[in-house]
Amino acid sequence: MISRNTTTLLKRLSPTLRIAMPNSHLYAHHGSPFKRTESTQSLISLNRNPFKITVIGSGNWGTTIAKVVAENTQHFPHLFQKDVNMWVFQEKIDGENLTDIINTKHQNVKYLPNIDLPENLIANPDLLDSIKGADILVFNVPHQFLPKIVESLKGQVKPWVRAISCLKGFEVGKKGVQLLSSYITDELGIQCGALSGANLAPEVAKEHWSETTVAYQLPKDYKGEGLDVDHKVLKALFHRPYFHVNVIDDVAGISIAGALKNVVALGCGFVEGLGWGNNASAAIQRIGLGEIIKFGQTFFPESRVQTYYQESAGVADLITTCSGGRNVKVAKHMAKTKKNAFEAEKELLNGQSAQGIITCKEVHEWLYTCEMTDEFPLFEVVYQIVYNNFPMEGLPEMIEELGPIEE
Ligand SMILES: NC(=O)C1=CN([C@@H]2O[C@H](COP(=O)(O)OP(=O)(O)OC[C@H]3O[C@@H](n4cnc5c(N)ncnc54)[C@H](O)[C@@H]3O)[C@@H](O)[C@H]2O)C=CC1
Ligand SMILES: O=C(CO)COP(=O)(O)O
Repeated sequence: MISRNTTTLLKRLSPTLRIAMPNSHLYAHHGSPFKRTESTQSLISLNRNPFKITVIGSGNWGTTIAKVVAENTQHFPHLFQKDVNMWVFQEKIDGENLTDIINTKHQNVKYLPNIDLPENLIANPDLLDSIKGADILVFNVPHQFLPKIVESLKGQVKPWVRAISCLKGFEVGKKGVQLLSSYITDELGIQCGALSGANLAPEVAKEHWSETTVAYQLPKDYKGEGLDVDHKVLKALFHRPYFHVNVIDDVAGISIAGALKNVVALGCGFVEGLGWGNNASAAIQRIGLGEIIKFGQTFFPESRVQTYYQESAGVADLITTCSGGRNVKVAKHMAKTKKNAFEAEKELLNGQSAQGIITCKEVHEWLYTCEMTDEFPLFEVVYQIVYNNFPMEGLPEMIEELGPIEE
């Protein structure tokens, strides 16, 4: 039996699906066949000026998210100021500033080639100028560059500004292991949530359907609906017909999942590069998921186990990264060529970053401090392979030796 709602939906969608299904970007702008919930965006009314957005970062994901945001600011002029600033770490491409290329050709030819960007996305090489008047900061840089950026922003950001971190990684320092959103909050004194999901940037940039999770907790100084950033505003900012957003509270859960799946992906790349096939890769992902959940429960007890399997950030992100992400590619290349991680990253990624290389070191340092490296054998063996030339072929024995994951 097909319900009346389903029949109506099928009738509504069938012409679109028949014509457009092979090439998803064609239907992306004509209503969404994947809509899970009714749109609430048009119902939001603001009792303040529309929010001004700045995206800090312009790499592969930084530029993609800036594109998403700039499309939505065009779409919701009652909520957002149309022009979106994107801070670009300046570099020359054939003698020309990357910012000038982005602002005239409307493509990021180095980090997101062949993708047209909205004309209301303005590249700016001056960090402080780019955040002038911004109400919402979207952080999106490889996480090794975050401390320097945050240092430059200290004292320059008003306390009522809100932020979302799209970064995948941790900050390990004096305060132990920290979520990057908490690090931003602590350093800049602003509320910060996170966006994380099964989101290979090139696919999102081509407007192929995917899901993501945004997590945000209302701050103590929340000004109220229509006056401040909340879940509805964030859904309006990030949701697109091809990029489906679910907004939740569990910032820790989605951040841990996003950071640690990059370490697991290196493990998958090693076994794939050794030619061990799908069973070995699945084994790494199973063990990895267990360690991700255990890490969360041990060090961030506020994170929810359900997040890992109910949200795009979690198992889905693990699967997509281990199938086609940069970390898996770099690790495969290491296995095949015997190059080290940094050489492989440089050779393959044209300036992009495989964040698992740094994250596995940060995780090792933290676990070592806690005398818990043995309890996370996969994370530890990945670190040993990357930094101490431990032979990849010894990976199964090392995992076995360090012991099974405790219940
Ligand atoms: N690319 C992807 O598919 C996805 C990436 N992410 C996460 O998003 C974050 C950002 O990644 P991407 O945008 O892909 O970056 P990327 O890997 O493309 O890195 C290149 C960016 O780093 C910048 N950069 C280089 N040196 C710098 C310096 N000294 N200071 C500041 N910036 C510098 C470059 O200008 C460029 O914008 C990472 O944490 C990543 O894990 C999350 C989801 C998907
Ligand atoms: O985070 C990602 C997909 O969600 C991207 O993974 P990689 O950095 O391994 O490409």
